[in-house]
Amino acid sequence: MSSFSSPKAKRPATGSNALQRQGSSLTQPASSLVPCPICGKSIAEWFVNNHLDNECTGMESVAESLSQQTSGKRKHGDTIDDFDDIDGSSVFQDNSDSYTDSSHRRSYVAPTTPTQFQQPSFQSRKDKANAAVQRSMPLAERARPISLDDYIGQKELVGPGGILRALVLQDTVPSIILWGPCGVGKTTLARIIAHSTKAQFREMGATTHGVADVRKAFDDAKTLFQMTRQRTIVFLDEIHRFTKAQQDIFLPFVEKGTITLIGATTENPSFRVNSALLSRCRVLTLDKLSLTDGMDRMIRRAARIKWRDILDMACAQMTETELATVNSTFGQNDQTIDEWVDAKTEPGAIKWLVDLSDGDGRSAINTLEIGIQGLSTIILSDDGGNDNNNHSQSEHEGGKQPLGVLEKLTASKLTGDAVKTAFQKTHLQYDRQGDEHYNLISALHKSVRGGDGDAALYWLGRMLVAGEEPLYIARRLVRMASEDIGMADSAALPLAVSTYQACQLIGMPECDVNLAHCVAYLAKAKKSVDVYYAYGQVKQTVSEEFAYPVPIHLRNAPTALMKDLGYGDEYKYNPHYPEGTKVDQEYLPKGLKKRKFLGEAPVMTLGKDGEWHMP
Ligand SMILES: Nc1ncnc2c1ncn2[C@@H]1O[C@H](COP(=O)(O)OP(=O)(O)OP(=O)(O)O)[C@@H](O)[C@H]1O
Repeated sequence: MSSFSSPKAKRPATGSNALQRQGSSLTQPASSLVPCPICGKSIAEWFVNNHLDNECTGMESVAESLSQQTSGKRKHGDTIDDFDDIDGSSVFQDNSDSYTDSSHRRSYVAPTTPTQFQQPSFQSRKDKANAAVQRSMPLAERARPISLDDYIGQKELVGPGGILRALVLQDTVPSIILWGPCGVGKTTLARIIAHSTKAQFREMGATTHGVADVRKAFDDAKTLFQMTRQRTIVFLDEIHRFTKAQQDIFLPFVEKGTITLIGATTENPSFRVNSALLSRCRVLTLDKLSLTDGMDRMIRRAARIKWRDILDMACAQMTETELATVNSTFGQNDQTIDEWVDAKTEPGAIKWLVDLSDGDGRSAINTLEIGIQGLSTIILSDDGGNDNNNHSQSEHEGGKQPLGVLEKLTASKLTGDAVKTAFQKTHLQYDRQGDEHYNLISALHKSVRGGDGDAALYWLGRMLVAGEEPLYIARRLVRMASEDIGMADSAALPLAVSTYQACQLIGMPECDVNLAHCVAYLAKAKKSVDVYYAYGQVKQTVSEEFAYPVPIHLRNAPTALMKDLGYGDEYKYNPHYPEGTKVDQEYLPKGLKKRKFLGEAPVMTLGKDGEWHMP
């Protein structure tokens, strides 16, 4: 049983608290300024911890802090984090409890988890500031596990007997490419490796670092290796964003073992990673997370951090009497707090978070954060919670008297409905280059082909609201008009072309209705893939069969010589014949005589064996 103590007392980050030692994701450039959460002065971000450590004294001015940064002076007691490289890719060796990543990210200090709730006035400015800094970090970052024990999923890689687990434990991780969808733990895994390795670890990303930065990191690694035989692990996020030619620069370093490369990508490496590099790395595939992987556990861990924040902040607003109630309720017992915190997130909320996140851990935690954030606004507001109709807020008798912060806190719970609302706010994130872009246009095309106008309009709306380029959609509609509707309704093509022009003419938002008009028309129109199929057959014939000469009677005869050679001689001009197009004449070359392309599109039939068969 632990006793409640002042937030001033920093507990060692061990055991269950290990989850709180997370890496920050702050990616501000070296010289960016942030307001001090205590005194409000503008301070270089890299210096804010130092500033807070000194109770907002010393290094008063921005200019001073920046000049100290650039002169690189170190004082006794400064941490490596305070002196990150100016180029934004600090090197760190992680052999301490506080975790630091690159790009001028601060070391993460465990959140205050008070074992005795106190009036704010008893907290030091530094503790308050630390708590504020931590709260400002995204919850997903704070909840990022730092050990394989808290890492969920990917059992065949990191579970007992998993190949990567063994390599991590032996500190012999080879160059690898981690391939998997967003938010399944690629970066997290790389950082766990960073924690366990004796090698130096550098974290870089293709969106924040150019090839020159990476090249410099590799050269540094080479020098370090030559001087100390210490290896460097370079984590390169979104490696697919470097072109294959740019990826060439990694080759000699990976080959000689100067660096161990850990690349992360959401794209199929066979297409997006240089094959020479690919052959020197092992590709490890990470799957979407699921309930059976323990997503509920991951969500609960994150929820605990967030609810404890709110408890902290609520305590800071409480009266002495309320605080006494809190302390007596929790009986100075961390386990009781955890139980209380866990009960604040209903099982229904967790179920929805798992379902809606579609296996993306970051998305689940972001939605959770927004959901709890919504409740905290009500709990911590001064209006007593009477001005809003939040379902989780208990109605105070008479509805007039303001609720106390403790009452509001007690009444609040994250419900499934609150999760759904939070999800609405986050789910329209859209990566124009990524999978979702192709998934949505594919869903639109398939809905049109299937004649489901409602679904087609829905997918159109999803794309437009997410900011999709209207001409991209219009181009696809022009294609659909011939591919799927074809000669069943030839008015579809001019409509689609006009829609494209309308989009060019008036742009968004006005052209949304033009697109909707065309989508609805195409969905409802009769369908024929005859032309599409026939032309596919033609392309195949042209590429696979002999390039037969044009029959003499079909040839053009613009010169006397050609006429003498008989070009066009036996050609029958159809309008001169009563049979018109039925006149007996061959139009295909001899080798393809009577070949049929049109009217041949097959329709599959369901056989007795339950399988679909081509006729
Ligand atoms: N396997 C996991 N175990 C525990 N937490 C996870 C896991 N995967 C993701 N998370 C949570 O989701 C957050 C995002 O994960 P992470 O950054 O590792 O994903 P990623 O695969 O690198 O995503 P992206 O491709 O978008 O960069 C983490 O900070 C962590 O809180």
